[in-house]
Amino acid sequence: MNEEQAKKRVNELRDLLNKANKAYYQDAQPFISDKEFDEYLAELERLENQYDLATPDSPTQRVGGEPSSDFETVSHPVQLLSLDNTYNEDELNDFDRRVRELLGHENFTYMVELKFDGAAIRLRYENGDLVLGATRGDGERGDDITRNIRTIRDIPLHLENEYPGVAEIRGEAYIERDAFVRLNEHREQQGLNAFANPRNSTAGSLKMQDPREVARRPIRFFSFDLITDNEAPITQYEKMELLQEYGLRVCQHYKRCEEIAAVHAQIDEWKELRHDLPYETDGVVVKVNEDKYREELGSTSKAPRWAIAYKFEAEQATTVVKDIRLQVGRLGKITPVADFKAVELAGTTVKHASLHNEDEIHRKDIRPGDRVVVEKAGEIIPQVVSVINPDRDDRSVPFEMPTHCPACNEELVKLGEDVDWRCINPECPPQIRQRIEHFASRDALDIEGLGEAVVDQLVTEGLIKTYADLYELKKEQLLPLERMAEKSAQNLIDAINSSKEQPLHRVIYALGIRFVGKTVARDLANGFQTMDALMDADEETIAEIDSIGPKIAESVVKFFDQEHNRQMVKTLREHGLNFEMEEQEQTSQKLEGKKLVLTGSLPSFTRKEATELIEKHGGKRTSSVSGNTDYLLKGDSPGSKYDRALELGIAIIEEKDFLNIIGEKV
Ligand SMILES: NC(=O)c1ccc[n+]([C@@H]2O[C@H](COP(=O)([O-])OP(=O)(O)OC[C@H]3O[C@@H](n4cnc5c(N)ncnc54)[C@H](O)[C@@H]3O)[C@@H](O)[C@H]2O)c1
Ligand SMILES: [Zn+2]
Repeated sequence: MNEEQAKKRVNELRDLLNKANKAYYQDAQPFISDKEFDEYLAELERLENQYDLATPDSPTQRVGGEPSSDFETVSHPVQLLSLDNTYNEDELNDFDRRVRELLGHENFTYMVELKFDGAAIRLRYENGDLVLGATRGDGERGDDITRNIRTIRDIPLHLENEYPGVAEIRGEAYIERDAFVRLNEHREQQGLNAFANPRNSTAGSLKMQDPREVARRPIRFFSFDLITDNEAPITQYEKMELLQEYGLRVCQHYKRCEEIAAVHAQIDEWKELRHDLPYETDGVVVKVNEDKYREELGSTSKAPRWAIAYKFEAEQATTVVKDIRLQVGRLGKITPVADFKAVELAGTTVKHASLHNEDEIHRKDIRPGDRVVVEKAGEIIPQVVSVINPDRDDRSVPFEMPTHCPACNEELVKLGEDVDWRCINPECPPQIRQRIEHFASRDALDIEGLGEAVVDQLVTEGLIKTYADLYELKKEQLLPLERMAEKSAQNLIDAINSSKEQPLHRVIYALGIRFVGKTVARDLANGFQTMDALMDADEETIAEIDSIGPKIAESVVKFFDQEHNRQMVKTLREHGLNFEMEEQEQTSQKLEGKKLVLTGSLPSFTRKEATELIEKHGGKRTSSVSGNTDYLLKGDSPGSKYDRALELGIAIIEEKDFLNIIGEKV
């Protein structure tokens, strides 16, 4: 590359990166993946250095983002910087070497913290009172979002203990994965657009104009930096302790490391463990621990020289949309799905993603043939983030929603304010199949051997039309089916028969009533005690049950109003399914309010059975060990959760202790 070409490329890259910054920070609508962004940025930096082309306004020199016009702008007395980052271990060693060379000794230590994937926030406390909450913006000026910040429960309005006169605190606002999924479900039920990922939902929530709305969003906050008018130089470690003393929430997963080898070990551990955390992390941050050495090392215009972010494999990728097809749900909801050229995304191969609904496709203007950014929202669900280069000329035509069901050709309808199209034909084959699959699923009647393939054959062969027909099946009818031998046929018949023993709440759940999930089904069973009482209840009575709103009540009544549903329920009764609450469903209070974490395999229970036992006695099973954990239930070959529990002094129990506590036998 000659100088001329380098200049051209530098301009191209700057233009692209500036656009990407705007899309990412202002519009929360990135059009390239983080990894690609970081690669382009690294390329730009290389060229600028090699050809001496750096300018102060280059994206390599500036913190991305800008204050918005919707809020008052505040200046930050001490800049909020970005972090240099790397995806690679050698570069981490380079960082370590640089620090040692610049300081000229090795008397420093490192702090390793998780890198939370949310929004950077600055807080200011004067005489212990919260006086300001602001976004990072361009690092020098951000948005004053104090009113919104005050609604976040992890952020105290007053500091505790012996706080300094002025305290500047930095941290990350974020939304937990579960809460994110619920938030999106809630939005979808209300017909609003789903957020692409927890980070976007946090950034979006913080910029809402009505603080009451913000208060309803499950925003959490971790503090990780403290600047005070107190001169004494301290360490990051001490800062974390002080923050907690002042009443701020600090993530407990921080670790002091004497040398870079220990940092690598931490990284290896978090690469795996982070998936068990309730929130998203995109890496770890490695910081020189001591303030006095930080001062010596200083910063560039963009990032401190005393810290680096080690980023984990990006959870985004790009691929090409091959086709957009319609999927018919169990309740007739039509979901457009994009089929991709297979792409690796955070450890799995992704071939398709839900596009949610017609509006969503038009908003993102996704068309077959487009190259798109995909990512995993909440590390679970693949999603199309956006189309790359939407202005190119050779695109296919915009997506047009078909008017008829792809499976049964019934005309699609929209109910009320619903954003989704539906097929309301009760005989629509995919709906029939899915209702039966749902009926037999693990959390419903748990009929082993009745998976997708078998149900498909049973329906195609005309052996069953509804789940109630299952109980009429004879072994002889099963034998001709594919991969069905004498033994498997008998097993299936036995499994269908023993499903009659399942408790009432599972039967209610199995019916497949809209909005009636596992928890609601349990509440309905507890509230009404019998199927008959539930069937005869009106909306008002149903809505009297705590936790059940008018929407669910309406849906239950509607279900039992329909003749074909009543008929099915009648058949189920004739076959002897449980229509009354059983004694043993009553829960004990022995684990009331207790949080248990499981590790390793238990001698007599599967994880699912153990979870059910815990819940039956009023406890809750959580996935990761924290200060709030009451018991760690330890089985054979326990994982790292065991070490963590030891470290935190959590009570560790084995299966026999557990059974003692709840007063049950194997
Ligand atoms: N896809 C795109 O188009 C696009 C565009 C712009 C930026 N980006 C992504 O964003 C990155 C740059 O964003 P950035 O400047 O906000 O940097 P960053 O998010 O990579 O790192 C800096 C931020 O990390 C946060 N952080 C989280 N945990 C922390 C901890 N324990 N200690 C200290 N800080 C912690 C801080 O809020 C800080 O502002 C890029 O590297 C890129 O991956 C992507
Ligand atoms: Zn249909």
